[in-house]
Amino acid sequence: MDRIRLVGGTALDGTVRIGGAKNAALALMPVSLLTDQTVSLTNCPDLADIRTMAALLEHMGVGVSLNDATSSAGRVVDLNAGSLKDTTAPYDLVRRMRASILVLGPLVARHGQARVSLPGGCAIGTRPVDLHLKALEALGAEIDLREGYVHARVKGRLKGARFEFPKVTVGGTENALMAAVLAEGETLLDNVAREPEIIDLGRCLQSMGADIEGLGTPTLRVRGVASLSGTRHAVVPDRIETGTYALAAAITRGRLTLTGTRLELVESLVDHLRRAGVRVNRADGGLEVDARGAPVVGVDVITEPFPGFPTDMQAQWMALMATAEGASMITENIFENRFMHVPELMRMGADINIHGGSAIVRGVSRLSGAPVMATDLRASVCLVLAGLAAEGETIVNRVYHLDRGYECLEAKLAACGAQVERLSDRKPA
Ligand SMILES: CC(=O)N[C@H]1[C@@H](OP(=O)(O)OP(=O)(O)OC[C@H]2O[C@@H](n3ccc(=O)[nH]c3=O)[C@H](O)[C@@H]2O)O[C@H](CO)[C@@H](O)[C@@H]1O
Ligand SMILES: C=C(OP(=O)(O)O)C(=O)O
Repeated sequence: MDRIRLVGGTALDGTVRIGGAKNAALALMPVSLLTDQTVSLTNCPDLADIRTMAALLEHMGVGVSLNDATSSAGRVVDLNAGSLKDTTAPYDLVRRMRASILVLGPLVARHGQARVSLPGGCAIGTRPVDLHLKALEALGAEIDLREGYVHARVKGRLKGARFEFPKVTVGGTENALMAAVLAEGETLLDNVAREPEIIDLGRCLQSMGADIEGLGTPTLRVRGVASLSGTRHAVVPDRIETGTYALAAAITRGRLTLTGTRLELVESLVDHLRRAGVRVNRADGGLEVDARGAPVVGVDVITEPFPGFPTDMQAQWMALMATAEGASMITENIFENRFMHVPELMRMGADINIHGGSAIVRGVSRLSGAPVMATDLRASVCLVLAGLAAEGETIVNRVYHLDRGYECLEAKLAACGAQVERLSDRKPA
């Protein structure tokens, strides 16, 4: 298994190009199941999760072509579900990636049936999908759970309905929206997620002919249409990748220009960074993060649905706070088990105490390098950030987590001065 080796202590300086958002692309790829015409996604990131979604769709008979990122449109993925042969998402693919559940809504909306393996829990929490299923039931789908699978079916078309999510859910909103666009009549979805990835999904659906109002607000009004056309759509920039590199600049007390992204996508993080003493400004085609010469001070964080501070940035923020002046409290509100990085940060010399859903972090003057590993994507990248700032050598194990969400991580960091390399155990062919 590959590992990442870092020697910390270099202030990063340079430019990082931010890619398309993993979490947007994972919702946009299943959109192809809603039409028999081609859906082309530009600015698509080249990540393990994208290849897993491609494999899942191919298993169903969707034609998928992943084109290399040679054009100005970045990597382009063409998807065509004109000759679907299977409406099953098997356990072997779903267990590799929870976002596989996002095929459920489109399958039942256009094909009247779906059999999708239940994703189960994961390292960060139990992560039920009950609200995905309740929303689809409200639209008239008959749902049955058997042998670890969700069996969904509808006679004729789904029917527009009103559904209020008792809790904000990103995936639940995406599934309900993709189902509602082909339902008969009007659907009102209340208390929906407002993440940029939802807006991106909505815009893509609109470009295919869907009638959606309220994107970016807590209520979506959808008037169902009989069919949708193909489209060409650019995936929104990855706000979590943006935030992660912003924190790479901050934790090394360096300076990075982030291109291909937008400050609006990371406003809550930018607000926290500025309060911590880091300068963040708009730059041509992105933003500039400058922490040179500034003492970084402790700032509390509470994770919340967008536009609040993202749970997917919590671990990275903790790495920064571990090196800040003073104490800070980090409260995780979205997932019940998202502090798995804490013991590893402590092995690197961080001073952290957990009290229920909050962690008190007292900054230390210097972390020290160590062999570490994490059980999920953002926890892993938080250890990379810690390693960039630590004295001496850090080896981050289980790099496959990083490959789910960060394209060319070590190359992007190395180009800005980081001492980082991938150690591969694979023997050359
Ligand atoms: C592929 C993708 O886009 N993943 C993101 C998505 O995950 P995902 O869509 O799985 O996250 P949700 O927004 O659905 O989860 C939010 C909370 O709602 C709970 N819940 C969710 C659905 C449900 O049916 N019942 C229920 O109780 C979850 O357990 C969690 O506590 O949003 C999360 C929250 O911003 C991010 O951390 C993930 O990176
Ligand atoms: C939690 C994440 O992804 P997923 O929902 O696919 O597990 C993430 O991107 O941080």
